[in-house]
Amino acid sequence: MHSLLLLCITFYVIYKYLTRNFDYWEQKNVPYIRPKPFFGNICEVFFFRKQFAVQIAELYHQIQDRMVGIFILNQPFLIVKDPEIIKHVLVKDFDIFRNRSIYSNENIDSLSANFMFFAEANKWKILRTKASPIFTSGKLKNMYGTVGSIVKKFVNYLTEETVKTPILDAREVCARYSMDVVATTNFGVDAACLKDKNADFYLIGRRMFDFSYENTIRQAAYFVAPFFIKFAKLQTFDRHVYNYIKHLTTSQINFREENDNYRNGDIIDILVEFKRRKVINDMIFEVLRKYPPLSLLDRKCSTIYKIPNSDVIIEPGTPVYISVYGLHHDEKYFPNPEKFIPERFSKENERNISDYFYLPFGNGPRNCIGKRYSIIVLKLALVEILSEFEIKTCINTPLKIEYSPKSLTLVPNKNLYLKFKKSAIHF
Ligand code: HEM
Repeated sequence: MHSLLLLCITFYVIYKYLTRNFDYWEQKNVPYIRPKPFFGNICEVFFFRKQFAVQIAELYHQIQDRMVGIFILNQPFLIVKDPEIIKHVLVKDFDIFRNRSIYSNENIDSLSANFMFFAEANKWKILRTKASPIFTSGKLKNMYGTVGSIVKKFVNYLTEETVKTPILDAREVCARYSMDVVATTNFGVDAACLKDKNADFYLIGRRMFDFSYENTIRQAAYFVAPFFIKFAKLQTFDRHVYNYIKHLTTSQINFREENDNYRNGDIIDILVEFKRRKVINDMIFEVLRKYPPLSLLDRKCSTIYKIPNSDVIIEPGTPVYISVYGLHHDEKYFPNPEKFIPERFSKENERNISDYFYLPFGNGPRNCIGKRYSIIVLKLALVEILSEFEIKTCINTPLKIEYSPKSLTLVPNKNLYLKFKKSAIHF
């Protein structure tokens, strides 16, 4: 009898402890979604039933207001919805929101703490200043040659593969292409991901983004449960990935120091070609609208802050989310949001699109440093492939893309089979 009473009291104390913050948004007069004990508002994410950013987008749509209060475990998070507030968070009041809410600790994981994406404000400033010159127009132009030669290999690969079967998994072939580009332009090595099915670099990439339960829990904890990271001393990526990247980086630095004549070529003619085809631009922008790979932006407030044009005051340390997926699928900004309409981004329509609700690369001083580079890599590949192949859906193509609940970025949970046919006419 005594032990039952003790058990009940223990449960009650734990319950009280874990729900102690649940009146936080009510007290601040912020519209909020009632949380569930222990999980807050993201119960389905915990049971791997929903992708994290998609769940946040659903919470975004549940309340029609300028902001929504939610809870992750028992911690209050604020989703800001109004583009005017988003502008303040990302740009105007950047000094207050310089940090991401994602956890970063050099003692536990020096690799991720030194990644610009994760780095805390002081370290971030140094890293960003050092990296910015790499992405100037001139430097990017020098990369065209290198990327162009990988595109040629990509086309050859598709040609050889389509002789065997016309149906290919677009997700897999695109992953091989992008890994070859990353290996060559970032590390200066030919990783041969297109040539060799079992190339080391490809397998390591898969390991980083192939979501076992262990990987998912490790990476999700960086977002939502820093106490668990501290307690279990978890690193963002597993040890094998960490050692591989460290080795590749140091060996390449040594190689460059010994061979200072290493240079890239140029294929400006391809760029001239795609400039003429603005429609490819619009297609890329529309793909990034419907399927923004990083569908959630996060910032952490560093001081007492009054949300512009409201009476809401948030405290230092409050995590602030911007639901890119929610904004990109909001009827108010993109009518008929589930429909693929590249013309939304045409010259005549582009003035209707604001940088504060179309955010595939974020915005402000902490936006994506690789934005222009990624667009070049995408365009070069698309222009070449579309001029060589007709691509159609086939019986195995999923009608609707669903996302892996185990991935923090937006990743389809099924193979994307498409039918490739060599074009009779080349551009
Ligand atoms: C289509 C491809 C890509 C997309 C959609 C994308 C998207 C994003 C987004 C949404 C952010 C967060 C921005 C914010 O918080 O405001 C980000 C940050 C970042 N991205 Fe990308 N990215 C892409 C490719 C790349 C590539 C290829 C690189 C490297 C060359 C890169 C490097 C970074 C870095 C370093 C950050 C952190 C910037 C900082 O904290 O200052 N990204 N990216």
